Amino acid sequence: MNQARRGSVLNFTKMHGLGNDFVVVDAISQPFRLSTETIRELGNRNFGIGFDQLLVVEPPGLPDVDFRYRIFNSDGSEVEQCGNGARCFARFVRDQRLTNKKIIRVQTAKGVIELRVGKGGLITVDMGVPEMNPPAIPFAADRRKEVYTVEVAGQTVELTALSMGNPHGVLLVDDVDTAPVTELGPRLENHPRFPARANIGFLQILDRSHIRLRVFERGAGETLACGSGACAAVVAGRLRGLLDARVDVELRGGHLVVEWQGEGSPVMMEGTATSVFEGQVRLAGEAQPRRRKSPGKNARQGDGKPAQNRQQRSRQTAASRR
Ligand SMILES: N[C@H](CCC[C@H](N)C(=O)O)C(=O)O
Repeated sequence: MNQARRGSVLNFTKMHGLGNDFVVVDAISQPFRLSTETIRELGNRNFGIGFDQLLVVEPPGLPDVDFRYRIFNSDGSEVEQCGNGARCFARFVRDQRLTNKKIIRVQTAKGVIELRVGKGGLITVDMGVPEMNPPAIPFAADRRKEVYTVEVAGQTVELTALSMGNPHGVLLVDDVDTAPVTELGPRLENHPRFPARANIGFLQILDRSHIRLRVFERGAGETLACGSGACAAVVAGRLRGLLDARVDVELRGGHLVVEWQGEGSPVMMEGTATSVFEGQVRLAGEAQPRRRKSPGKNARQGDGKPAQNRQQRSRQTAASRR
């Protein structure tokens, strides 16, 4: 990847999948290399642009693959999989005329996934085959079980652990609205039995083909939706014999349809992808003007330091920002 000169301007597109929001960067036609610290700054909803994840589009690194895409949580950690991000990725590369294909193969840190652009803005993602063997999740356990008991916050909880390319723990709850997401989410995200941390799903089963779900995401906190979390929840429900193959998943930001035929099969996820606005951000390190201009010209962070990044949003649609 080319090194973006400090103080240079980065073009980006703000997108979301059911309110799980992303900054998407084309690193094919512009130089891009950001430090973890700069990614964190850009992800900050007060001092930066704000996002749950940053998605970076790169040229393919493998034959018979169209693109490579890298995924960074707002805490700066790079991860293997992002379901909502994959749909936004497919919309982005077509909107930006980087491809006109309707079936797009993309390499992630997890492997290669296939995206299909359908009618009415619906995009289907083959999220790959879920992995339940503890070492591959990774999850500390002496053998594979459908339900593990985990000691956390002075209590014993039951969860299903699996990988969708990224690690997930899924708990059954009676009602997502009263689920202990803020109490248990961060503690389980960082639990020692998840050595790479984990995304924690709180699953309410309405019937065999309808569920409600909230997800406390690794490296981002609770999001309005988590695509890989929706897939993990359906797999967990199926492993427990509680769900049919095709499930409507109601998340706080909207609905996904997830289908899994069972062990050894890939999980298919279908949903929308929304583009909100395009913008430019001037990366840290630009020469700050010496004399004070009007406040808008030389925004200052709360600690009195010159703002690290100034952004000029070139166009904002009517969609309200979360
Ligand atoms: N927080 C996740 C990455 C983003 C996943 C989520 N946004 C999705 O739609 O799958 C992780 O650290 O594995």
